[in-house]
Amino acid sequence: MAAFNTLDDLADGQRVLVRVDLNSPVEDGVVQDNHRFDRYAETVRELADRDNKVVLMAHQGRPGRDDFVSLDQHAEILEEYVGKPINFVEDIYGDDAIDAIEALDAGEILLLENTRMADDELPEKAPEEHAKSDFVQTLSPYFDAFVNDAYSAAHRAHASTVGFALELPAYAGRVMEAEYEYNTGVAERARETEGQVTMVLGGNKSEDVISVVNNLGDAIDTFLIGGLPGELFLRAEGYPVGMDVGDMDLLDDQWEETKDTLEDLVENRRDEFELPTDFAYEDAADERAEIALADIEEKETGYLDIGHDTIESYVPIIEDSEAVFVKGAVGVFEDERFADGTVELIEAIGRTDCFSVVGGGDTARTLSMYGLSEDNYDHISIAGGAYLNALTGQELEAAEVLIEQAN
Ligand SMILES: Nc1ncnc2c1ncn2[C@@H]1O[C@H](COP(=O)(O)OP(=O)(O)O)[C@@H](O)[C@H]1O
Ligand SMILES: O=C(OP(=O)(O)O)[C@H](O)COP(=O)(O)O
Repeated sequence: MAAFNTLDDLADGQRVLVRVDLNSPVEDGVVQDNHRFDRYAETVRELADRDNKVVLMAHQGRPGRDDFVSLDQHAEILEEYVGKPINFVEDIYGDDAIDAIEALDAGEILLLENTRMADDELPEKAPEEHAKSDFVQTLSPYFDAFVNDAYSAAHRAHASTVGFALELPAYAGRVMEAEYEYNTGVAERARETEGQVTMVLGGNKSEDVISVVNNLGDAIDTFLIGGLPGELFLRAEGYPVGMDVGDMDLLDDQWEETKDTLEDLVENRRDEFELPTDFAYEDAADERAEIALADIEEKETGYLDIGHDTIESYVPIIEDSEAVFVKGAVGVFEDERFADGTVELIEAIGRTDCFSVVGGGDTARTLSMYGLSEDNYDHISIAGGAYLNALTGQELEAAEVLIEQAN
């Protein structure tokens, strides 16, 4: 029994405002297809088939990052999965958006522009505060109901994720319903597991990794760390890695935000995690090359994957585990040259009979990209940070608002 109202409780033939999460990797300005489009398409298709006028909200990237782009490409990709036309308007709650909303007929679908282009969207605020914003107050009167399906953004207390549920009858979409119920039980499962429990942590958001290391220390025996967090943990140990070189702009800011915590972790809890002992990078011939951590005197290039020595030290730990959880790729798996770490660790998990969950909006894409069968894993989550919050027992603000509104 879901803790919140679901689409089973929603009447047909209404005008429904729907929050989905289509946040995707963007390479040279091109939005990359990923697991999220086909998963969220299920809710969109169901609502349209039930004669609703469906208006979608979603975000892409963060202001100032290269992946902060319009949703016009997202509309084209989503259309392929929904199997119905997705109209797109380059506006969020201005006159153009309102005109497009009012023009919708039953069964039609409209995608609004990237919510993070609205000033009201991004500040983390209480639902009651977001509910008063121009964004929420302007759009709400045009709708009969609000559906939040964006489980993978449920850890963000933004206007489009927590504000509308206070102004409209609120329901969970099919992704929210499934992921919330499944992931909320995972942390308990980890604690109940008698044998070795391992977690693979990577990606490019170190605050997520630190959160799970801080909150799951009692449930996870060993953290296998890669990706950008792997470099930053090593920087905290004093190695000459974990800083931006060239036109990179991902590491130094994260280092400033997290260095105190990282230095404390490596000093006081070093035995709980394994760190890379070698890295892969792009050499002068644009090929994959590897370098041992011990041989790095000064970082001269970006490290884009863990090296094979690290893989060979991580795989036996996975093979000895009774449960393995993954969040975040340990390398830039979107580039085949730097996918070895992520693919070989996930393959090792699939070969064992351990209880396994692969989480991470981008990471989950590894399976489809490299032909790994989802049948070899107990759950594939399209959420990253939200999945971590569920694992660590931290609030998913957007889900909590749906629960409060249902009771
Ligand atoms: N060493 C690395 N350098 C740069 N980016 C990396 C590195 N390792 C992993 N990544 C990137 O991290 C991204 C996933 O990060 P994140 O969003 O935190 O994970 P998820 O979305 O799976 O939760 C991938 O797109 C991958 O390219
Ligand atoms: O991709 C997302 O988070 P994730 O990378 O942790 O899965 C969500 O869409 C939230 O995006 P944000 O981390 O830019 O707020």
